[in-house]
Amino acid sequence: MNLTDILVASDYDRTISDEKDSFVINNAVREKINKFSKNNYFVVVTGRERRFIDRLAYGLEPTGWVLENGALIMINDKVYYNIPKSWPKLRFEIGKRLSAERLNFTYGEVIIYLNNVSNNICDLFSDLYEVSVEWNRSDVMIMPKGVNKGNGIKKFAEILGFKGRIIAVGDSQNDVSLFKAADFKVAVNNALKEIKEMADLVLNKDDGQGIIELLDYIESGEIYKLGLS
Ligand SMILES: O=C(O)COP(=O)(O)O
Repeated sequence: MNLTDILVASDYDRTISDEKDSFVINNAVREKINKFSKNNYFVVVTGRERRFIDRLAYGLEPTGWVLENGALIMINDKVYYNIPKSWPKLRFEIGKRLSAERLNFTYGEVIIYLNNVSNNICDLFSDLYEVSVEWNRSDVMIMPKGVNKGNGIKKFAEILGFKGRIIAVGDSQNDVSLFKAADFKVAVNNALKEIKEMADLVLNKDDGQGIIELLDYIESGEIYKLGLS
């Protein structure tokens, strides 16, 4: 078995990190990922912005990051933007519309993020065809159309020149595109029902303990018995 033929693409919130720890990575999970990443490809693929890395994932050293739900790719501190040219103007227009509705939102470098959204805000942008709205439980990310975690990990693999198999692991709606781009789909035990139904493998454990379980399966070769071909 050659582990460099495998790339693990992992979601962050409720996959690597646990809500009970306010999403700060646990030491054992950090150590496991760092050790794995020394000889293998491990990519964190998250809706989060760059500014959260030091706060929540301090000391985590994966092969690289796909941030802002696919819009920003980071390998060895080099950053690649995965966005169309039209986006800055469009983003300004979206911000104006959200402010007019008195909705609270934050700007990332690329995305617009809203926490705890209770209504369907898609109607606000129905005339803007180049916009996509992605959910993560009750949070919303407004993105350029076609930019998502799946597209982000494909670009990452292209930059790396990686041609092997992608194992995706996640828990919620914005991981669907990541699953679609993967050769093998893994759900942590705390994943939403629809994500577990899509998965090739549902882990026995939750959050970061699930990641440790998955990396153990890969390192021992058991992942092949569990369905990876
Ligand atoms: O919603 C976020 O802030 C990020 O979440 P994710 O790591 O689950 O994509």
